[in-house]
Amino acid sequence: MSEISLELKNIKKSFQKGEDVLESIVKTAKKGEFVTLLGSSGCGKTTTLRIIAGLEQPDSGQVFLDGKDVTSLEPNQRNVNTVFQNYALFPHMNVADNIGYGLKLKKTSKAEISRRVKEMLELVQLPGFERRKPSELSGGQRQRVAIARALVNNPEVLLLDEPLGALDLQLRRAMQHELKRLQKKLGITFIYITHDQEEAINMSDTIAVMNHGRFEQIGTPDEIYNHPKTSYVATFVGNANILTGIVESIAEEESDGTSAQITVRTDAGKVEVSMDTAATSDRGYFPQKGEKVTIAVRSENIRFEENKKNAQQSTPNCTSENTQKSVQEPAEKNTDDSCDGLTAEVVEKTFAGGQLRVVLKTSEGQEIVASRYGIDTNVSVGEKVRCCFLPSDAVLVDQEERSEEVLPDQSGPCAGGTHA
Ligand SMILES: Nc1ncnc2c1ncn2[C@@H]1O[C@H](COP(=O)(O)OP(=O)(O)OP(=O)(O)O)[C@@H](O)[C@H]1O
Repeated sequence: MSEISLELKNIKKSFQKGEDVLESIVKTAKKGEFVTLLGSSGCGKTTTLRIIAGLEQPDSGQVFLDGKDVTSLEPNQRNVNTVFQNYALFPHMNVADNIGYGLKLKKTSKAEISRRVKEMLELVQLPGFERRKPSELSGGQRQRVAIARALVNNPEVLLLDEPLGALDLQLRRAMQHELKRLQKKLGITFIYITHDQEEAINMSDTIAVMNHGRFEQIGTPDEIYNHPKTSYVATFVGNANILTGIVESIAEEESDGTSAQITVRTDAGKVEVSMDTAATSDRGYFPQKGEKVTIAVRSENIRFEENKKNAQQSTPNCTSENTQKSVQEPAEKNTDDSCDGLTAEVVEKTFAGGQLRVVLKTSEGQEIVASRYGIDTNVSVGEKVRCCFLPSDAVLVDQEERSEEVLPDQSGPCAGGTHA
């Protein structure tokens, strides 16, 4: 039996001539892997799922399930099931009949259907709900029934198209845990669609970030969040600030040559970025002196001096308002000696979701967002401040037009890859 549960080989799809909805996507999923397709509306997530389910035919390429080419098979001949956002339960049937429907089609005996339905209701924590109609259930309960119905046939792969999208935030969080628990217990491969980056990070073994019909980056939640390869990934997952500048100098940082510190001059000042040389050479891209580069820095990693007086007291760490991280890591480089920082004006302060969001603008109009826990900070709207970040908190990302995925080693922890 194959260790790979699902394989998409060079899948292409267009609905209108000349407009590729999917551009030759390549992806494998290992047995029991939780893979999330994450991307903005219209990037091709549902089309990918429908092609796996057999509800849509690709223009070219192949779908393999458990090592078998199923591209030309009908949906009911593939060992996959789908859970949709809108539950899609039969309203006239009770819970037991809804769950047992697939088994009935397969002419399974009544006793066996009854046993499996009971087992599934235990699994989704709804024992005793057999006789209820869908209209007598809450949203979360309906979705659990839909999941039970999809799992009753023991599919090789379960496809989930924004299954929690219709639920309120609290229920959504609870169901995320529940789904993850189920997936671990059953060891079934999940291909999960969401727009929600937090959901993707919380639940997935592997996240495939989609953009315009292709996988822009595939990796673990940590790789996607902390090491985005493109500015699209950096902004879509974690709302990073994107800065551009010219490489002024490159200095080797570690004696074993694993990282290099580059100094980048932006319109608003000079900054330092620590570059993982192994990762950049993997991608066949190493910036040269004088080259234009793009940097991503998360808002929580932007620090700023609140005023001149504080600034003098705060050296060498280039901030008086240390984030938690800067307090824990005061010795890390990016002192005032190595970094001019960026000069910017505070244009907005808002409080939402337990965090203060400070929007700054450089004289060239570049927006920089800094976030903090707490409801206020000493900077005022209209004040000029200097922003800094640790070199290790900045990531060099490809310009979007340059982004090209390298197909990772298929035996690695995040097997799969993409080619644009
Ligand atoms: N049957 C169809 N006919 C024509 N165009 C289609 C069809 N199905 C999808 N598309 C187009 O293909 C593109 C990708 O659609 P898809 O539903 O896969 O996106 P998505 O990433 O799932 O979006 P969302 O998150 O909004 O559901 C969109 O531009 C959509 O309009």
